Amino acid sequence: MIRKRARDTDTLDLFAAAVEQAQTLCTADTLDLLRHWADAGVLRRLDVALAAWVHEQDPHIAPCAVVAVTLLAHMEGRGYSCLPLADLVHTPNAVLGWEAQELPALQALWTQLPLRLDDWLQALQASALVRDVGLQADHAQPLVLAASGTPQPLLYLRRYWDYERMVAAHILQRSQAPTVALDEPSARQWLDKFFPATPDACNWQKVACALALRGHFSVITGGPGTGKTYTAARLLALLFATTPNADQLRVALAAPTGKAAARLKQSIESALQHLQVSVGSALNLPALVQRVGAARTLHSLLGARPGTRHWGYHAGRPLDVDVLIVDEASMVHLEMMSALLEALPPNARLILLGDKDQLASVEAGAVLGDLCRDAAAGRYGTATLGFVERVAGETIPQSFHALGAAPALAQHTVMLRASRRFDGPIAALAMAVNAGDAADSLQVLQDDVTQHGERARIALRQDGYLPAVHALALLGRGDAPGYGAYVEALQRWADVKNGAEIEAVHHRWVCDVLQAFDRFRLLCAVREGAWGVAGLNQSIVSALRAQGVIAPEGEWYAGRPVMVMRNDAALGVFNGDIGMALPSAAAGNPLRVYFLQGDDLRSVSVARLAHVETAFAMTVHKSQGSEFEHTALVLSAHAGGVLGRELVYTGITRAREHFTLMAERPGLLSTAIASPTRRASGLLRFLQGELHS
Ligand SMILES: Nc1ncnc2c1ncn2[C@@H]1O[C@H](COP(=O)(O)OP(=O)(O)OP(=O)(O)O)[C@@H](O)[C@H]1O
Repeated sequence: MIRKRARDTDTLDLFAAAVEQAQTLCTADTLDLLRHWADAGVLRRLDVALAAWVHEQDPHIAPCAVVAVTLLAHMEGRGYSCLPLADLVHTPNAVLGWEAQELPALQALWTQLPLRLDDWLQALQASALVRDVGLQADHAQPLVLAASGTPQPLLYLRRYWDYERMVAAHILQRSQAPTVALDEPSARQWLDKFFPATPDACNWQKVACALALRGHFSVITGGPGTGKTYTAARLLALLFATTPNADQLRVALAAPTGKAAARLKQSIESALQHLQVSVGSALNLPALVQRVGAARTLHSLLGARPGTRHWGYHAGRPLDVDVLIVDEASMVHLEMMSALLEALPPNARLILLGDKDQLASVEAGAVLGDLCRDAAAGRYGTATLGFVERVAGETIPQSFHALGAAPALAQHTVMLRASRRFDGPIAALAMAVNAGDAADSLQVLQDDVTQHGERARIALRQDGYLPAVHALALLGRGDAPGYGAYVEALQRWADVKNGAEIEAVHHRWVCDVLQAFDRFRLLCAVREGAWGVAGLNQSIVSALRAQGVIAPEGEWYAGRPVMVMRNDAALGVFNGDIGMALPSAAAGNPLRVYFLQGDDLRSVSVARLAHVETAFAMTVHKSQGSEFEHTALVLSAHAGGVLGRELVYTGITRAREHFTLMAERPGLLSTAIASPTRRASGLLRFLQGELHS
């Protein structure tokens, strides 16, 4: 979102002038007013450009329709797939979430617009650019009005309407399709072998595998360490054991980022290796490992064509897979999910893994969150309960049974509830944040400090003292590392260079620097400002330069950590990959950027990497799919609507051993926890049959 955070007096004047001009509002005045708002940074220029185009195409369009279109584009930029018109008309700022100084101008505009929702609907319906789905035929109108006869009508940009109805249609088709023929006694035998009996009331991992065996669509959600990958590996082994002609099975693994995809493949392969020990020769798991394709980003799997909205694979040229596992599905946006579902052959199985409570992608849509809205409640129907009992030998507790009709999607969704890896105060804090309980979250933070002092695993500092953030990054706190180990490893270069066998030790040294760097990370809510990514990167570079650790002269210097911002299949680097510029072992030691892939190193010449950013600090968004021994989450006081519960939860769950929260002022954490992100979308209403095409 392009939006000025700190408003100056000039800008306020600009607002006042614009509002005055709007006394007798016609569409041209409205557009002028919206342009002023774009000048002030409240709207994107793109938002107003769309409104101007709409006015050009339909000079008679009413002012309120122009406002609705502008704000639709604006909210699309903030992740909405559609605009909830009733909420906008009655409580505009509950939708927009603008800052206090922007409200008088908004209120002034609202006094000039119709009070009644019906008048807004009529204004939209009167334009030939808008298709009211219930009333008009489809002539590829650029705007779509859905559910206008209900209390909650939705306005869409045509593109998002298409994506959303496509995603819903595919998911409904997959979740309502007849179940796959399954040799139930054999499935039961294998499930019992892979999941030995536990004292738990219900083994959700086993339930997830059983349900996934009988359908073409499965969602497995759960917090960090709940065993999503562990379960997916067993599911693959089960499919291998129970599918006829399993030696022909084509399995693909994918994730939104290269790093997450590589991690998925590594975890699945290691889980299958462990499993081989318990199944012995009964199943040829190495043959299964061979059938698992390379870990791919979704972009690469679908054959994204850079600079276009076209994909190499689609309904006319489907993917060549029988089973596709997608990890970190919370990061898959609406357009990508639509492309994925279009490209997947109807008989292929799709298994989505992800944490429903994590931040959604920057782009519009929160597909996993929408699909998992009921995941905690279960809502399993009689047929599912009976199947699980027969095939998994598990009894799903009554509190997870459907009360009325069992929703089709719920029968394909399982939430894993017990974490195996994530415990102690970090898990307690994540749970309190997720539950929206600010008082409990602060108590958890306080308790750990009271009990363990310096050695606390979690800590909070909210006095706005920026040097404390810098000190934390350079020195760490107690047992929680900062970038100290990275600095030490980097400084060993002199020994490596001057040693007798540079070739032999260089590889180890590069791995050491990368691994040391990966122990700690500063995560920010925003990019701009001293408490954002840009400011913190700059101050850490300055501090390290002052200490003589790095010597930046131009863009590149030894020790510069970078994040790749764009996929480049030719170079084999993907959006979100983290690398480090270091001297190579070749003559003259030219700088190369090294990437750690498992225990292997890949390197690219610095000259070839165009789209990168320094990565001492990164946004929480970009950190998804990664974990660090110590994660510090930095909350800027100028993060506005970005500061939400999911952001804090995602930041906390990136921490393996230690977590520190640094806030620019007290109260930011509580405000964020109290603000769950609500992205308007019609996906659930499509799935529930409330919206039609
Ligand atoms: N049923 C189980 N029995 C024993 N160990 C388990 C079980 N389930 C998971 N684990 C172990 O717990 C750890 C976390 O599991 P896994 O990595 O599958 O979780 P995840 O939900 O995929 O985590 P993430 O959110 O990081 O992707 C792994 O070491 C895994 O081997």
